[in-house]
Amino acid sequence: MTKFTKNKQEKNIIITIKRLGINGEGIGYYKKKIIFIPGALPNEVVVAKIVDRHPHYLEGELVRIKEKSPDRVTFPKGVDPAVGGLELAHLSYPKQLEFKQHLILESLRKYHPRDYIKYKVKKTIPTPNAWNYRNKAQYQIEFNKGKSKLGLYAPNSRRLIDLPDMPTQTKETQKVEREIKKLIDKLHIRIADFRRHTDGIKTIAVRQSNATGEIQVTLITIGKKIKDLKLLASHIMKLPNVVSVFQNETQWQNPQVWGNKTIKLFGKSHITEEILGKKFKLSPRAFFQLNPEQTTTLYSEALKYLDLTPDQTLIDAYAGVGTLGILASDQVRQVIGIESIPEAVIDAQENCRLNHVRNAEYIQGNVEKLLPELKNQGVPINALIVDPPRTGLSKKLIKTLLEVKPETFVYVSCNPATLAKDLVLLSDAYDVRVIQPVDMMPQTPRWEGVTKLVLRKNK
Ligand SMILES: C[S@@+](CC[C@H](N)C(=O)[O-])C[C@H]1O[C@@H](n2cnc3c(N)ncnc32)[C@H](O)[C@@H]1O
Repeated sequence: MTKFTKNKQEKNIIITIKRLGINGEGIGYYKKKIIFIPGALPNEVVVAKIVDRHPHYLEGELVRIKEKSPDRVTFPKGVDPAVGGLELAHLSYPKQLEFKQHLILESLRKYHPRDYIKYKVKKTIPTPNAWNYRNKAQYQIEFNKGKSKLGLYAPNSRRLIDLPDMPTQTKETQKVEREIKKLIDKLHIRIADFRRHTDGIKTIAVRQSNATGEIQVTLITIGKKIKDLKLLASHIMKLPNVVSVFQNETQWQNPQVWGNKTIKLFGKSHITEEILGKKFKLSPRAFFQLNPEQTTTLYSEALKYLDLTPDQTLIDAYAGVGTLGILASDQVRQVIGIESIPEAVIDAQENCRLNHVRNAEYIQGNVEKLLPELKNQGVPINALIVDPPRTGLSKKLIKTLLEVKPETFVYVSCNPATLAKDLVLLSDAYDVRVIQPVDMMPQTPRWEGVTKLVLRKNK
């Protein structure tokens, strides 16, 4: 590694920004090395300082803009720009949409699946609500130097940024978060301390249904027995629209935010969301898109490209609470959903009943294991929708898919890099007809898109 020289020139370097990186940072070059500068935009000339050096790249910090891009907009006032979730908030919205179309084009260029040049990559569909769209807040709480703080960590750090206002979050979820913080302070409820690894509340999750306004609160704790937790929960229940309070228990060793054990302290077991005329009950740990208004568009695109026929068996893989399968159920003979989280599977089964869907069943387990089992049982897998987490599909699963070869196949992805990588293998048997990016998370570089794959005739 090059030695870090602290001369003045290295502290104040002038960089011309060439493009945006996958995390929304400006990218330029300094002494032939790539430098990433968060907050800088393409075609800007900026003064930056080097904050970290790596063998193949440098990390820079924006000091001042010398020549400003016409696409720059004012960053929301009163918010620390270091907070995660606002990485593109200084870029005009039309340019954010272009960036998201370029993200997938760049990933395809990098991994070059077969015939990728011919893929139809459509323009990103904008969201109707570019601000205050997130209906779930998941804030960390910390007690340090005699004061509690509630907010989000700066990316890749343990620095918690206190967030009285987060402009992408709905007003009501933020208000409930702040009210809970006040109650924790007032009742002297123990807050977990990552420095000493002590027990207490670590995270507060607040999710609101867009359809009914109901709010579900989950207190994620390190350890089970937290003094006066029930008292706190009883006070939270009095906040407007709160219909339930849960405790989710985890340990410091768990790298995930949520642990496996969730218990209800007060109120309803579920909140109910509504998408395209169907109702979905959600338990606290079940996944649901965070921008409900735009979810309708995402799912409509997925269903459109599925192009189902009444004789088909549709596999809804990575099913969550059964959204896509239930929405598609009246177009096919049968739906089989696969989901790993047991509570989400129970929700999906309940959602079938709630929507009078009788031709769908949801099974619990990993897609990698259950799909080959379904194949071996002779289940006709002729239509498939996959909606995996950011890690994409495993090689093992792709191998099974290439054996089963469902003729109708839609891939909903939240990561253009893993999508492009997976298409390298899938394009062995499939043509990629359309990739449709859908903006679910404005102001962030987070990507979502629907891909239609068509089995090649000779395969
Ligand atoms: C991106 S979410 C999609 C959920 C659902 N399709 C929706 O639109 O709401 C991915 C889901 O896959 C589940 N999951 C993750 N890994 C899995 C695996 N290996 N097998 C089955 N489900 C998995 C997660 O619990 C989560 O519910």
